[in-house]
Amino acid sequence: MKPLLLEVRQLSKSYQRAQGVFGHKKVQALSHVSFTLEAGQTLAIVGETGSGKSTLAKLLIGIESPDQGEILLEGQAIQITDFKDYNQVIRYIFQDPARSLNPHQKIGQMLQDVLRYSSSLPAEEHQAKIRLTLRQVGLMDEHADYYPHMFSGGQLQRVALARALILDPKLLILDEALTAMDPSLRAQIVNLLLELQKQQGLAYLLITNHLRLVRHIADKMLVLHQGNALDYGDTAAVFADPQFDYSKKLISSAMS
Ligand SMILES: Nc1ncnc2c1ncn2[C@@H]1O[C@H](COP(=O)(O)OP(=O)(O)OP(=O)(O)O)[C@@H](O)[C@H]1O
Repeated sequence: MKPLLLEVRQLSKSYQRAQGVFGHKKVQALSHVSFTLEAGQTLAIVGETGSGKSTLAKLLIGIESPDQGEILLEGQAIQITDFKDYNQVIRYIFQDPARSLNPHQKIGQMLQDVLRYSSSLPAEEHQAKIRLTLRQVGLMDEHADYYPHMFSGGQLQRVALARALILDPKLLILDEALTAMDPSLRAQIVNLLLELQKQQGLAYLLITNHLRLVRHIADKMLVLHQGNALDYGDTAAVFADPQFDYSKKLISSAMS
């Protein structure tokens, strides 16, 4: 049997927050959180501010390490030191992708840097891969010669997707990436994501507090509250019959 794409087992993370002049207070950002994600599926992690969503994303992309628990990618436990290796499998899309682009660098150059740093593709194949990736996200070959300021907001979202997809990842983490967009742009990007998922079997981990979007695109969902996993399961089942009061309130206030 093929191993699960992603398996998170009993992940915990705490921080020390300064309190007073010399004191510290322990903040439990995540407590024993477990879930799985299959190839080609979408899992939404939902919760309000402070629920631990960003902490979870940081652990998954290796910029923080857990106090306890394990992250398995295709059946293998991953360590923070493997970051460069699994960078090719898990890619992360920021909330505001435009701000993470260098204004003085052409998009083609930026994409080539990603290939140079993180892939084993021979240099002579880089340009063809850049063109292919731009087309996959609905951009054109000539956009490789554009600087970030020459793109519209919607095109910049596509550039961010191109940067993630050029390494042929299996999993994209979308951390509030769709939340701030206006509804018509969001619809365009969601359609593109669904199309890419169908064509390439990509999996998405959607970190969001946008429940209508979750109901539209997520196969499974997990409700986080103060670092604890509450309802977890098929999206339709959780929406129809949430087991925890917190999830009930979250769902009914978002959908009313
Ligand atoms: N570096 C840190 N130092 C101290 N406390 C932290 C740190 N990072 C997060 N926390 C705390 O951990 C808890 C979870 O934070 P986290 O950012 O993961 O929540 P979130 O659900 O992503 O919220 P938001 O939507 O605002 O980003 C919060 O109480 C937060 O204050």
